[in-house]
Amino acid sequence: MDGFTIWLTGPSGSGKTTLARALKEKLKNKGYKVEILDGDEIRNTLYPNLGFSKEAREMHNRIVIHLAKLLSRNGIIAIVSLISPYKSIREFARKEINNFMEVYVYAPLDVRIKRDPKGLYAKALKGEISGLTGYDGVYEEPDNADVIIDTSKMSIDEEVELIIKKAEELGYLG
Ligand SMILES: Nc1ncnc2c1ncn2[C@@H]1O[C@H](COP(=O)(O)OS(=O)(=O)O)[C@@H](OP(=O)(O)O)[C@H]1O
Ligand SMILES: Nc1ncnc2c1ncn2[C@@H]1O[C@H](COP(=O)(O)OP(=O)(O)O)[C@@H](O)[C@H]1O
Repeated sequence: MDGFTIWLTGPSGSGKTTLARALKEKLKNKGYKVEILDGDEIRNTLYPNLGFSKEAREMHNRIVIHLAKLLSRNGIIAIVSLISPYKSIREFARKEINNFMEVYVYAPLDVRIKRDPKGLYAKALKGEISGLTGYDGVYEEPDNADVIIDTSKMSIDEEVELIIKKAEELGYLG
């Protein structure tokens, strides 16, 4: 089987990491080889002091695109969990990676602030950090995502099913 890339984009706290893990579990149980490429994890492993300027994010996102391309052309399903706030970079990912689907992982700001899994919104609200994506940092919403998921309205199981159904429709899963 050819591999493919499931590109999860969305602001902090929208549910990318949670969804990536649930998708991995489901696909592995179906017998597929799966890797998660998580933005936060790659940053912490390779370049913990990179920061969040536009240039830094673009460079980092290009590295993830390259990794996803290598994995998916070798029969592996790459699940990318990456804020990837810029449309141009996500369009570049679609061009670079043969079998590609973009999933917009959305949740309204008030829900993200309530969830605040890493305490970043609390810090942003207190003015301790700035440039938090989706708060006072840029997030360019996708306008041609293959799937849009509102994680404040759906269960994790429903989200996983929707993505798998779309992957089947696109011919990536048998
Ligand atoms: N200013 C600012 N903006 C956005 N995110 C911030 C920031 N500072 C720290 N963090 C933490 O870094 C994680 C984002 O990493 P990514 O590699 O996914 O982001 S990006 O694609 O380079 O924009 C992100 O992870 P998630 O919360 O899982 O999205 C945050 O935990
Ligand atoms: N339907 C859902 N889908 C995804 N996450 C959800 C959902 N409902 C509640 N959550 C919670 O929202 C939070 C999302 O955090 P996380 O997955 O780390 O987001 P991100 O990786 O986008 O920053 C988690 O605490 C998760 O348990």
